[in-house]
Amino acid sequence: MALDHVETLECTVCGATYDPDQIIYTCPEHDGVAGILEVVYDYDVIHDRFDAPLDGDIRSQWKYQAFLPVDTEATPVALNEGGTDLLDTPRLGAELGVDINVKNDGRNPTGCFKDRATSVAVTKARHAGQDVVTCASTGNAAASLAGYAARAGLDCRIFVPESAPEGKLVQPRVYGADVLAVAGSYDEAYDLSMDVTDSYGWYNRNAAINPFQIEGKRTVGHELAEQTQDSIPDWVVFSMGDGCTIAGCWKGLREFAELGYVDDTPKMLGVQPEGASAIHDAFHGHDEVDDVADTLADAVAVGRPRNTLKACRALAESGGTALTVTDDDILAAETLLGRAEGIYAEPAGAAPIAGIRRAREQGIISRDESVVAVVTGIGLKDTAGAERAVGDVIRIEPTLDDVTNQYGTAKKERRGRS
Ligand SMILES: Cc1ncc(COP(=O)(O)O)c(C=O)c1O
Ligand SMILES: N[C@@H](CCOP(=O)(O)O)C(=O)O
Repeated sequence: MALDHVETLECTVCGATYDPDQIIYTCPEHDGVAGILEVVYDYDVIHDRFDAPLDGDIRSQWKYQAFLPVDTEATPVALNEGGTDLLDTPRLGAELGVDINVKNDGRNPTGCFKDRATSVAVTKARHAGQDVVTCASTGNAAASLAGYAARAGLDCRIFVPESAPEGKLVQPRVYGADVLAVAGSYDEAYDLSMDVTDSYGWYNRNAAINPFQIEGKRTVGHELAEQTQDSIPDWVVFSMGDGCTIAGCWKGLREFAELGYVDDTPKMLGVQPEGASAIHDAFHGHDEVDDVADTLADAVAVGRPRNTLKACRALAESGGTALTVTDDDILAAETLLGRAEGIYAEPAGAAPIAGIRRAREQGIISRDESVVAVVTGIGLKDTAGAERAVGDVIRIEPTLDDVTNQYGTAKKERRGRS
């Protein structure tokens, strides 16, 4: 087995390096958050090994296995993650006043972008001979880990705030995981999962500390570069919680440009709810930071993001920026995406659309620029949230009269085709 394309794991703070062929989370020279490790590759090896045509035919993220930090001969633990559509969305564009495409990552196997990372995590865990995998989650990472653990035959024990949407608490149980519903926030569940990892040694998927997670997430950048190579968009837009996702995408986009596979890179726009805006605040140099998250976009309800450094670097290096939106903006974006294009996103998945509207209003994105919004999660896990935006069903008796009351008298002659 070969891991010869991975040079080292490098501390993002002090530059200390570590053997990539071991289970290590953050740099022990630092205290948790700050010492996140970065996977450093030997791109000569990767370039020689990567022989897939960049022809837009992307069946799954494992098209880019040469770029992933797994043994080259490893059989991935996979459910067909990645390879998601980049959709033309003209009605949405007309509404927002900009040329927009949507990368629909809610189509991943468990309904969320997280599967890109989890597939790599569980592949690593299985190769390391781990029997138990764990993570803290607002719900999506939990469901994702549970699904891939089931696929690999591993035990899965996950920590989720008890306030998570019902669908996110049910889905991992269907996959056979133990769901430990924590009486506290995601941030508290996260701290607990870290204590548990220290005590029990269970393999921790948390992207905040597991250096390999961002590597799976970066395949969305590879895919976007491949799907837009003739016309790289001006902007790529993500919602941000811990910040790993936008940082991963940027890493993928940047390395494809550096390898000469594409000519340019887009600017990254990171969107956060007003009630959970720590990365936005750090990026804009705000001193006062509220570390208690309060937003209906539960997947990004993060008070103390763990990947602020990498996310801010992605924003800065790409020439992009961060902005905030209200919960009402997010709900409006969720229904807009649904009714304009038939895409049902959860609030965190719809937040980029709200962000694009705001960016247009503020002149950050101009009418002649092109934008890709990445919808990171499907809406079906949180119907209660969406219900706030769509109102009630139209209740009727099973009679034609009630339909007539609603739509007026039927005009029979208009039914047939001439
Ligand atoms: C649907 C969805 N969108 C966006 C995010 C934000 O990703 P990150 O925390 O890596 O910034 C998450 C989870 O974190 C999520 O579940
Ligand atoms: N909101 C996320 C948080 C954890 O995900 P990660 O990929 O950053 O570890 C969730 O879905 O749980």
